[in-house]
Formats: sequence, structure tokens, C-alpha cells
Amino acid sequence: SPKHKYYKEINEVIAEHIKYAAKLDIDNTWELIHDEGEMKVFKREMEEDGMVVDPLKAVHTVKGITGHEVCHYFWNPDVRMEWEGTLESAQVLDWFSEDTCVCYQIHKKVWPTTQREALFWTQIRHVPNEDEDEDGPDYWIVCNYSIPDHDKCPEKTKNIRAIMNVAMICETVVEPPQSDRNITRENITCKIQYHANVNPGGWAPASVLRAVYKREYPKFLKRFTQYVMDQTKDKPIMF
Ligand SMILES: CCCCCc1ccc(-c2ccc(S(=O)(=O)CCO)cc2)cc1[C@H]1C[C@H]1c1ccccn1
Repeated sequence: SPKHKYYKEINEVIAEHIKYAAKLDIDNTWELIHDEGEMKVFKREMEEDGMVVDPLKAVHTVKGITGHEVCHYFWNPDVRMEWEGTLESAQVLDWFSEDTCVCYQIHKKVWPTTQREALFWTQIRHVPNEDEDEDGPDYWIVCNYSIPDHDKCPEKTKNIRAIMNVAMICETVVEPPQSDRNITRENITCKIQYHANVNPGGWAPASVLRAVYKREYPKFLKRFTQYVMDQTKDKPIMF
């Protein structure tokens, strides 16, 4: 399809997330806020114009599913309401291509703050390892990135528009290495990196926001990965 308005931005944003994922430097500027089994959730405390915009990074390792499966269910707008417990509604406003669409969603109100909504493009992409380096990382990635407006977006809602740049970046490990033919789910593990930069879009008490982040992100990652395990356990593996 002819290059759409966001074609260039999408390539730049995805490239940035891939570059960042390859480094995975969790240095001491990241504060561990949740550590449960294989899941570790970190934050950095940052404010912009007095608003909490804490970047969040989570790493998780899940056995029995692939990066393609995690990204497929994270990206697929048809199932979002099945695993995203903090949403009141979610809809697709536009399709740029078969792997890229525009979503509009309303988050459930978090007392005592004003209700939030989000308008963003979402793309799923397979980023194979560089040809010459067959040991290089092979990623599946989903990126959700806010856009300022869309002609099909409901106007003048009472909600505050949150602004986000979110990425789910996955690698699949097969152990022991074997030909694609006879790999079972016992042989696969998915290594997940989740990066979320969310600007709540309007003032909310720092203490409330940080408490919500600390509670909601681990809950969301746990619930989402369990959802993928349940959906895939009796299905052929998506590599
Ligand atoms: C005072 C509350 C203000 C709400 C701020 C806000 C907005 C969007 C989001 C958010 C937006 C997108 C994503 S996602 O990963 O792309 C999946 C698709 O939904 C995830 C989370 C988060 C939060 C923060 C609450 C925090 C919070 C954390 C995890 C879940 C829900 N709420």
C-alpha cells in the first residue's frame, strides 16, 4: 500500500526500541519495584512539568510459548479486552496495513484521578537476526505509540488523553537446539522485555500514580502472559 502518513515515524520508533533492547543495560539508575519468579519490573522516577512520567521496564522469561505468540496476542486488537483488565473499551479506528492499525481505548477510572484514554498506532513486526550473524538476536516486537488525532476519534470526551510509547520485545530460545520439525513446547522459552513510557497527560498525584504503576504493571504482565499460555497450550507452535 502507498506509504501512509506514519510510515517513517513507525520505522524510526521501532528501530529505536530494537537498538535499546539489544543493549538491555539494567544499571543502577533503574529501581526494582517488583520481583516475582522470572518477572522483574523496574522504574525510573522522572517528572515532566510536575507530572510523573516514570519510564518502566520489565523483563520476564516464560516457558512453553514463543515471542511470535506473545507479540501476536499483545498486538491483536480483537482479544485486547480479554486480557487487559484496566480497559473500559477498545476499538480499531483505521488499518494502515495488515500488521499496523490505529486503536482508541478508554482506561477504567482510577480514583481519585480523571479517567484516561489513549489513541495510538500499533504494529507487530518480526526482526530477524542479521544474515551474516546467524547467532544474532531474532526479535518479535509490538510497539504502541500515541498519535495526536485521527478523524474517526471521538471528540471532546471528558477523559484525559494519555501519551505513550510502549514496546513488547521478545526472543525465543529453543533448548536443546533441534530442527523445526520436532520442537515441542517443553523445548521453548520466551524472553520478554516490556518498555512503557506513559505520560498520564494531565496532573495526577505522584503518590497515586506511582502506587497505581507499582500495582498495575506486574498484574498486567502476569495476567497477559498467563493468557498467552492458556490460548496456546493446545495449539501448534507459532514460530
Ligand atoms: C492515574 C491513572 C492514569 C492512567 C495512566 C495510564 C494510562 C495508560 C496506561 C497503559 C497504556 C498502554 C498499555 S499497553 O501495554 O500498550 C497495553 C494496551 O493497553 C499499558 C498501560 C497505563 C497507565 C498507568 C495507570 C497505569 C497502568 C499500568 C498498567 C496497566 C494499566 N494502567
